[in-house]
Amino acid sequence: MEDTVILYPSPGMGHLVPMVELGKLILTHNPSFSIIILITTAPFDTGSTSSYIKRIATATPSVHFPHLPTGNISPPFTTSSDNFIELAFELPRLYNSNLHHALQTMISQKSRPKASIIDMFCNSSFEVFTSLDIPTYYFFTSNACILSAILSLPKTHQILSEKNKDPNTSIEFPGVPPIPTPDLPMPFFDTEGLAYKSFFGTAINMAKSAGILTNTCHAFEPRAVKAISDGLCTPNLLTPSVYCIGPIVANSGEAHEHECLRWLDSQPSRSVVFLCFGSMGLFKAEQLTEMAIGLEKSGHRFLWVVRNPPADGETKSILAEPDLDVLLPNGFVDRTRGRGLVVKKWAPQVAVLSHDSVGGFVTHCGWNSILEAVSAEVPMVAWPLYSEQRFNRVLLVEEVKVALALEELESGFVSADELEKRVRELMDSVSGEGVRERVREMRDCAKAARGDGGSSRVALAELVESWNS
Ligand SMILES: O=c1ccn([C@@H]2O[C@H](COP(=O)(O)OP(=O)(O)O[C@H]3O[C@H](CO)[C@@H](O)[C@H](O)[C@H]3O)[C@@H](O)[C@H]2O)c(=O)[nH]1
Repeated sequence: MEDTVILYPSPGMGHLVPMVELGKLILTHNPSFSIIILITTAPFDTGSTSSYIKRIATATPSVHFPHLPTGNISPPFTTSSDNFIELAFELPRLYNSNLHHALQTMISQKSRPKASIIDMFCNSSFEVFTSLDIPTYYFFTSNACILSAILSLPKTHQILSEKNKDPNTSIEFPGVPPIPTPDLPMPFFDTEGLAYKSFFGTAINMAKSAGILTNTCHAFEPRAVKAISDGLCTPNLLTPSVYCIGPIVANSGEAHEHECLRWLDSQPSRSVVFLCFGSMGLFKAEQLTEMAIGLEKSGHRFLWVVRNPPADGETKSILAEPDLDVLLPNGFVDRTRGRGLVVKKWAPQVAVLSHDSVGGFVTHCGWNSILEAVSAEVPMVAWPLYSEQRFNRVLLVEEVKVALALEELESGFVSADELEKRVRELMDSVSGEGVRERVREMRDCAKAARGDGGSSRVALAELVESWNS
């Protein structure tokens, strides 16, 4: 009989990859475990997950990827970005009875699982796991500050409902810099909405869970971690155990042969600014034009990942090939040839950030992108787009101080002048020195946390050890 640990990720790349890496890390602490990663089929584009899964399954035989049967599941959603968070929370609910059946089969065939670790978006499965007496943990793939905000919802609900319509105020969460209301995650604006209610329910279950693993390290956000551990977020609930086990940084693609890496080889050290906006970041056509103008005027070398604009509010497949002649200003590619490279759809981001020629990163502030940049010692310009990214910008700029803020108009539009100014500021040897120095310090903290005797390594080792008995 094998000892198993069950992991239940949300299907998007930004959630799947860190969960898989977590499974691999658990194996380094106890190679006799078998890791089962439950895969669900999402009705939205999840990037190149199948080839990624195939690659990991071949390279790491102790990690298994059973697909939960879809049965008669038919999600009642379209894929517009507005209800994406609702969809992410609701999809696992549709799988609950199939999950229950699959777990019962596993339990009868093998020994009882040592633990299950579920993604925040899989909150609706919490009761399925606990009803079968499986110790259930959460893996929170973002930072401790936003975790503090979510855990605090039962406590802050009233204040949030009263203040979230006022754009000139801010909300206090334990251990977090004051968050201006416009920077709250979108669901926090509608306290009657399904997405908000899902976060609220998640906070309640997280407090009851066996613990919360977060992809951060203590040194990045000591105040938030302490506030959660001291029970300040959950005054009328149990205080959950928090395990900071990050930063977990993984390479999600087969990078080595990508043309952009060869191009980077020919650029001077730390001279290139990289622009890339996560697994779902899309811009309208007018914004792409403005970005091109700003980059050209900045005079700096750049590597820019460009995708098609969204079609009429729908999140169009990022796999569709963009036509650069139509999307970018006339002659842009020719005029910037040599000092700029546009990559269509997807670049091997981890490899790019780790390349010596890259000296700056314009990012949408997804947490994995931030950790990847910090680990590669690359300072950032923060251009948040969706999800909790505006909140992350406050953390990056005000608390950790590894990024410069980009000012957008109320509509979210960023002018060419603003992008030009921030790219110059970031890449300039004098004005960019503050964030560069700080990112160096944070890189060292991250390395120490994951190294021998480091806080993140010890936290995970102790947790895995506790499952051995
Ligand atoms: O061209 C690309 C674009 C993305 N990536 C990778 O895709 C991942 C993207 O992850 P992340 O930066 O976290 O962004 P999202 O995919 O948008 O992640 C979701 O999940 C994160 C973790 O919970 C949240 O912080 C984000 O706001 C949420 O949108 C990273 O590993 C990138 O390296 C590439 O390799 N190439």
